[in-house]
Amino acid sequence: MRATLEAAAQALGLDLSPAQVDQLLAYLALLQKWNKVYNLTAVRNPAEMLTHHLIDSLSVIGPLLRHGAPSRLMDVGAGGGLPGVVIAICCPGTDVTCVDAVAKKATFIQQVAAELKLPNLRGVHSRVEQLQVPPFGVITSRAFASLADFTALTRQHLTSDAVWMAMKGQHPADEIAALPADVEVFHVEQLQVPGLDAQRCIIWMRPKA
Ligand SMILES: C[S@@+](CC[C@H](N)C(=O)[O-])C[C@H]1O[C@@H](n2cnc3c(N)ncnc32)[C@H](O)[C@@H]1O
Repeated sequence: MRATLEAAAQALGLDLSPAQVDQLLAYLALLQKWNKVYNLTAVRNPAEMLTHHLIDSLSVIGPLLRHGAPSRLMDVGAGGGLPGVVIAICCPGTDVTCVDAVAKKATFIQQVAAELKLPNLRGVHSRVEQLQVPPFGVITSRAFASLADFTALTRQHLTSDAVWMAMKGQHPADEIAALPADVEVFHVEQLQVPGLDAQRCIIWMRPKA
């Protein structure tokens, strides 16, 4: 597991410290341990969890750092913490709020924050559209909703210069076409996820002035 993760981080151009690799592996172990109780993910095979969840989420760190990691980031519909927990581990200067409508998932994130000693991570139980919190510089999602629903539900939580970052599989041309006129797609990045033979991309969006 460790060798695969380190090789993937290197292939993604990430300079992770041994402590960060430890935290990522400890997170994976917690995900496996609590999955049966909290029903966090349908993926049960440990090797698949590593590639399909952990390394898949790791692939957004480079793009996020190149954009400029914000001081506050929200991961909406975070579930078991993908990609929010991975971002909190890899970007210690960013406060990550993982929001989920299911209480046990938010509780799990709080547990991860405590066990991994991540002061920059928190789990919040709420429907995102009902949440009342200070705004965020970046809002991320993975397997959450269509681009139109994602942006509509979270727009109120953006700072004035903030952006949305949606993780998608193949290029979602139909979803982009269905976006309202006041949302601009300003960048689409194709991702190569080590160990995953599938299309992945990031859709960067911002409100149109
Ligand atoms: C398919 S899961 C994806 C979880 C995680 N991002 C991942 O990639 O494994 C979608 C999550 O969105 C949450 N969700 C759905 N609607 C929501 C809403 N309005 N506000 C907050 N969370 C919501 C669900 O509870 C669920 O955990």
